[in-house]
Amino acid sequence: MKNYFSIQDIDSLPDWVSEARQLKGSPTSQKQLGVGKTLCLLFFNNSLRTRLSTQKAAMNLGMEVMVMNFGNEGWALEYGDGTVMDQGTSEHIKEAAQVVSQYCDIVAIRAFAGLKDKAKDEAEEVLNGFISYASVSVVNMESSIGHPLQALADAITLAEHQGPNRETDSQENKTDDKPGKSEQGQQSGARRKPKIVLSWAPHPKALPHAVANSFVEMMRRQDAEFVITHPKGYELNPEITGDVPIEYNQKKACENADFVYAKNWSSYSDYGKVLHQNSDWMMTQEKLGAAKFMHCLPVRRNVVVEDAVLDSGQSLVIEQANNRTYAAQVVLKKLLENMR
Ligand SMILES: NCCC[C@H](NC(=O)CCC(=O)O)C(=O)O
Ligand SMILES: NC(=O)OP(=O)(O)O
Repeated sequence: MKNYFSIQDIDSLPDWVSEARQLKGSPTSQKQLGVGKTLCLLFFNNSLRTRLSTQKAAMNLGMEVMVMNFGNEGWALEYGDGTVMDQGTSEHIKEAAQVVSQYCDIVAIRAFAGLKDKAKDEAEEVLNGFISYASVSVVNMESSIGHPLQALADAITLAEHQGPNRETDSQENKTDDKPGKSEQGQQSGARRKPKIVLSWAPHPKALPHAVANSFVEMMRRQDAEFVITHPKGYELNPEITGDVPIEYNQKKACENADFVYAKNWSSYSDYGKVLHQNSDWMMTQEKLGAAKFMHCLPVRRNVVVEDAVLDSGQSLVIEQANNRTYAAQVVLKKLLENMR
């Protein structure tokens, strides 16, 4: 693996999850691997978790880290080929990516969707620009269409809570320690597949599809009953959701769920638009039932999800954020091993 651009770069999700969990048990066991190597983090958008957890992961591996907020502090970059640069952009990605490559061994980049122009967002000009012109490995810290570090952390969290991907899945014949409250579907010793729901939630701003897209891509590689629920008009890119069932009734979708992952995204078909407020789609204790609650954070309290859920023992959001470190660490470890 040269770059970590999307969930498709993971060759074996169960292996990566298991490796991340080992690193979590002994975070500095590979401290020699990154000695003498530098990670450069470039942020075109805000961050709390990604910035700190990726630095922490690099430090656990013995790497040095440099961080730059490109959005406000870097030169405005040009991506077009052959552009006459007499307007607002000061530096071309061709120079910028080559220059950055001389200062580091891995460059990690956050560049959200603009949500104005679907074709431009889907071209992923920032990430793909760096991939084209950098001579070092590139890591996606949330691009227009994906957030694969988040989805890997979510896979780790699910595995820790008896979701799919737990290490015993392959030798499964157990009836004990099954997820959730329901025993439905429990047949002749086979463990019921966990039911996982990705639920759209309301939000005052138009938000990108990246988190939902990567979660869907990750879930399609899991042995689980996976359902997406959202109001009509919020269908994600059908090329990403494929044959995943969509249930437009949120309450029905959440029935007997083991995990409910809430997230807002703007419309994909009416690109980047907030269609309506849909405040009745907020996740509540009543809809959640006995399921565990997941969200990537940051989360708007009492808009996306009510306090009672976030403040209950059913919320996994703090653990998800913790697992960002080990998701990043397994990715950096694999890139470093590849350089040997
Ligand atoms: N990296 C995790 C989520 C980042 C972003 N959320 C946000 O921009 C929320 C901002 C706010 O609530 O004002 C998103 O949905 O892709
Ligand atoms: N979940 C996540 O990516 O958080 P930040 O946007 O704070 O990095």
